Amino acid sequence: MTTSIVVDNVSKTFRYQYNRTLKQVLRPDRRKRDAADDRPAPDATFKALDGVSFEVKQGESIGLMGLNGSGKSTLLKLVSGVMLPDEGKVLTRGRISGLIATGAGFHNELTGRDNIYMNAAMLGMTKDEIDSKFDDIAGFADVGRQLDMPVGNYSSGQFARLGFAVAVHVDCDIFIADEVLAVGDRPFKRKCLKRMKQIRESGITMFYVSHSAGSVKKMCDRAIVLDKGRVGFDGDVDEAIRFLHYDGDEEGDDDDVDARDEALASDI
Ligand SMILES: Nc1ncnc2c1ncn2[C@@H]1O[C@H](COP(=O)(O)OP(=O)(O)OP(=O)(O)O)[C@@H](O)[C@H]1O
Repeated sequence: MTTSIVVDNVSKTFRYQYNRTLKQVLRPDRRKRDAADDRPAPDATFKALDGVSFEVKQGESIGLMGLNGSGKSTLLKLVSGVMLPDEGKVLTRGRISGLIATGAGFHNELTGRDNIYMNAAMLGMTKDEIDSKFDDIAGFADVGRQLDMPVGNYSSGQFARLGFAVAVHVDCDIFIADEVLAVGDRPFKRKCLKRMKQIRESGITMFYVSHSAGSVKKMCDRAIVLDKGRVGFDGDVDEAIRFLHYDGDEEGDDDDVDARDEALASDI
């Protein structure tokens, strides 16, 4: 089987960023006291990804999981090419589409209609291709009369609808989706999951970030769990969920969320 994605010993380092207070700037004698506080030095760095390696075959559907801040979005940015690794290499085969961050690449002062054209062109679609798919894209987004209003006035859900609608209409070899289910309402989530299932069944490689055990189970045949920037687990989805303790045996409150999650996933 053809290899679709190679991530080879990849690391990404970021700088801790915080603003000094006016007092700290104006009163150098406070430096000693600053040193005693537990914030890192202004020039300190940390590895958001640390020696991450894995390969994905064409047509595999990977669930990327991990606690908040474990490096999932950073890894997707590297795979999609919007960010470069500091060490190691990322190789991908074919055209990439998907949603990395809600509304990424949208221009607030342009209308939804104009942003569809612009975003689709950025993802590699020609003007003719966009013309022929425009009604399907607008129909999928289903933002009503807001389509001709500037997207700066959109709600976060409407933003996500527009971005996802464009992304799923691009012919691609790799589809990546980061938290697509986080902001949409339930009918839209169901529509997204259905569409992602079609994408998966058509042999496109899928890379899907989610905290939702139910949808990863439904959608993916393998899961990679990031743990503080390293690969903590790579393999069977059920085992990944157990590794993360997302199997509902921790807190009573989680049971409701898991049940809703399972119900949504079983709808598709
Ligand atoms: N541009 C940046 N500059 C500095 N730190 C960053 C930057 N981007 C991400 N980080 C940090 O890198 C770490 C990993 O972030 P990332 O967004 O990849 O996590 P995540 O696993 O996607 O988290 P979540 O589940 O909360 O979305 C976090 O500590 C985050 O604060």
